[in-house]
Amino acid sequence: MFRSVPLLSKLHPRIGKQYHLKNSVRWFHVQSSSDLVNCEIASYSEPIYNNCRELISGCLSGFLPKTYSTSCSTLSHDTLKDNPVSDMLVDSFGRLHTYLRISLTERCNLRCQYCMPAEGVELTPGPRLLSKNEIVRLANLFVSSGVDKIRLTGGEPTIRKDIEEICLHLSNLKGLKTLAMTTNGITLSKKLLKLKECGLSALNISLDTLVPSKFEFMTRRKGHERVMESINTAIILGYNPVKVNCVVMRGFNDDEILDFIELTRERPINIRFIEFMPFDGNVWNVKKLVPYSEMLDRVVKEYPDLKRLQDNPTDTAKNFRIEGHCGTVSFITSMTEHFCAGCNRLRLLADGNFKVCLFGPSEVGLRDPLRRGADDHELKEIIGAAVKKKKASHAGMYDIARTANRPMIHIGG
Ligand SMILES: Nc1nc2c(ncn2[C@@H]2O[C@H](COP(=O)(O)OP(=O)(O)OP(=O)(O)O)[C@@H](O)[C@H]2O)c(=O)[nH]1
Ligand SMILES: C[S@@+](CC[C@H](N)C(=O)[O-])C[C@H]1O[C@@H](n2cnc3c(N)ncnc32)[C@H](O)[C@@H]1O
Ligand code: SF4
Ligand code: SF4
Repeated sequence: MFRSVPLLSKLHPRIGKQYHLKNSVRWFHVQSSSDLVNCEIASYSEPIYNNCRELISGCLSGFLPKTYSTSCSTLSHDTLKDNPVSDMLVDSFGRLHTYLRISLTERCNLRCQYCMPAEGVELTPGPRLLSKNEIVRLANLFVSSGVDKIRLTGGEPTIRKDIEEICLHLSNLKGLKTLAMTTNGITLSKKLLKLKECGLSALNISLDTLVPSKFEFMTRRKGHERVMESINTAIILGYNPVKVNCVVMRGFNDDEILDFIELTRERPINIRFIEFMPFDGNVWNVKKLVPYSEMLDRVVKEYPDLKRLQDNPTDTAKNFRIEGHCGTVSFITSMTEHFCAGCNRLRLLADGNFKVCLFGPSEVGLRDPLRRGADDHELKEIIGAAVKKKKASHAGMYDIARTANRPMIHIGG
């Protein structure tokens, strides 16, 4: 691994910056990890990508230290679209929003401390939540406009009674390539076979500790064994990788990072260590946040052959592999090294509000226009106007912690 502080600081002003290249790509940006500099290009075409390599080298010449490698990537060919991306999904920075996260419910069968207050959150009355048909109608509008990935989240998506029907309808939308779910895994193992048959194609399961008593403390409920069972069921049913989301909090589970990594030795698990993020009611404190750099140092000490993988430009995660391990290791660094330049995500909440950024407090309502009989054109106008107002990045962890947002359980991650 190469490390050179003076050279890194020379490069620093360009890290995370976004560059526009006229008529060629929408953007590229420079990211740095301790051993790799990535120039990420959002382009759907090979010739454009090849031209850009030269342009980018020109932009960066004199800034890249010799000991660092550069690598450029196009969006993979399987992301070539059936439905062209409509202007409604393009923001003022040229980012294409092809990934919709739908929160199916504000309710949950756990009470995780980092997600919600002990006393619970205010719940939207049932009639003001989106019905199955309304969800499908809105999802169809997004998919026909260019969205090709939908993630179901919550609250806990699996507690929704019509979850199977919702999956079936969404997976049949023409142009949708991935129907994913993020779940706490409490009731998943019983439902997963049916969900898979209904088109659920990718699965992220949340688990923050391998110690049952700590699980009970963090989630304020029992159920560790059931989550472990769900992870195993997902592997048996062929989900590959099964992504395991682990929010790392100092003094709670930061001593388990290496134990989690051991899960990847024999199993097709992608363990994702997530920096603790501030949301209303989760008593966020910077002292509880374990920064990416610290997690990485700890992992590298134990696994010196940890190798950075080529990330997709729109990934939330920085991805690594360890020689000989079947699974992989990732870090979601929202707080210390945000990935907003590659953001392709939009959010539909259970009450029908539409949110363009996880940390942006602004929302627009789609439910009421929908119920008033708005046609697709009118709904697209509302959505497009919100997307165009999306900011380049979040405001930084201290500002976020001070700004009123929703509790995480309402947003769904
Ligand atoms: N800052 C930020 N964090 C996000 C965003 N999307 C997801 N996350 C966080 O990433 C963590 C994992 O979220 P998941 O629900 O598994 O979604 P994902 O990371 O998009 O999953 P993949 O589609 O498998 O890459 C959670 O802590 C989310 O809050 C985003 O757009 N911005
Ligand atoms: C809000 S949950 C909803 C889906 C489902 N109930 C679950 O827990 O997987 C979505 C993801 O957000 C993560 N999350 C919740 N609160 C967080 C926080 N404060 N910081 C970082 N990630 C958080 C959870 O660990 C989970 O992986
Ligand atoms: S993180 Fe998921 S499981 Fe935990 S309380 Fe929030 S919604 Fe429920
Ligand atoms: S913080 Fe907002 S802009 Fe940044 S990646 Fe997340 S949703 Fe996108």
